[in-house]
Amino acid sequence: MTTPQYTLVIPLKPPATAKSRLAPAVGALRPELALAFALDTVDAALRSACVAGVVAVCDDPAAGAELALAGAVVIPDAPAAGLNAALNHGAEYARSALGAGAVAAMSADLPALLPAELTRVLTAAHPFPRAFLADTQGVGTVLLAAGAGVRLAPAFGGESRARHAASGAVELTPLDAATVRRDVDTGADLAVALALGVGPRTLATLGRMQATAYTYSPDSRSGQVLLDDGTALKFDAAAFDAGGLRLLRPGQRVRIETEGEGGERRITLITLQTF
Ligand SMILES: Nc1nc2c(ncn2[C@@H]2O[C@H](COP(=O)(O)OP(=O)(O)OP(=O)(O)O)[C@@H](O)[C@H]2O)c(=O)[nH]1
Ligand SMILES: C=C(OP(=O)(O)O)C(=O)O
Repeated sequence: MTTPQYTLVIPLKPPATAKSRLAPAVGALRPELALAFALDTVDAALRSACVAGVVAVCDDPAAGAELALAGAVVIPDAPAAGLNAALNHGAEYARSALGAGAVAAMSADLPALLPAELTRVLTAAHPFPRAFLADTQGVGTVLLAAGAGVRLAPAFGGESRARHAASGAVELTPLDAATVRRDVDTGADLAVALALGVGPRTLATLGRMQATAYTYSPDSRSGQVLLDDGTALKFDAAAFDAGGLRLLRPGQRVRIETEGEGGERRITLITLQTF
């Protein structure tokens, strides 16, 4: 049996506006994390035996440059009419400009994605003209595939599992594909993705925001944290107040926001880590 070959279409809003539901858990690093998820998703996808290429639909120049470095063909978000229009545009481009046969739209927020699990899903999709995989919650969709010459007809957004089923696409289930189904919209989703194991870019981005409380003086509302590489970094009362905490105990895991680099790196906010 030959291995089916799909060209994936992956949509990404400009990171500055993406992943708004993650803001309470990750604060100012949300745009960087949204891009990290997409880069890890593209990297893992391109290592699946069933993926011939990835088309990323993204209007943001900086994000687009990084997605291209990761190996995606990046195209602008035409006609700028939302997610499904972007996916239609990506699928048409894949076929007209890249000569793609089978295409699949896939979420950009799968930081735990394993290539072998994606291979399993695309192999399962291949016998059907159109097929889809629901997200872990069973409400949305993480992947919609269409065979050569078949219109993708994406209906992503909100409760898209029901829409894709009603459109005649075959639902793929059950499958051993937890990392494909694990899209990350909230801090709770991120905790589950971390337990599955996330890609290197997501891990590095999270590493910039995580630390452990080391010392804290209630009198001055200041103290020190230990970064995960063992470096100690001080925080002052302004940073403590910015995080909205009442007290801090040594050993608690914290989320920090910083400015500057190296010896100049300074904590601007410290709060408890919630994912
Ligand atoms: N290119 C493109 N991608 C989009 C558009 N709308 C949404 N997306 C992407 O489609 C996926 C699902 O989008 P949403 O659930 O609406 O947004 P999100 O950024 O994941 O998260 P929230 O802001 O929390 O809703 C994400 O990868 C988005 O970046 C669009 O108009 N154009
Ligand atoms: C766009 C979708 O997902 P989410 O809003 O969960 O990112 C979807 O599942 O169709």
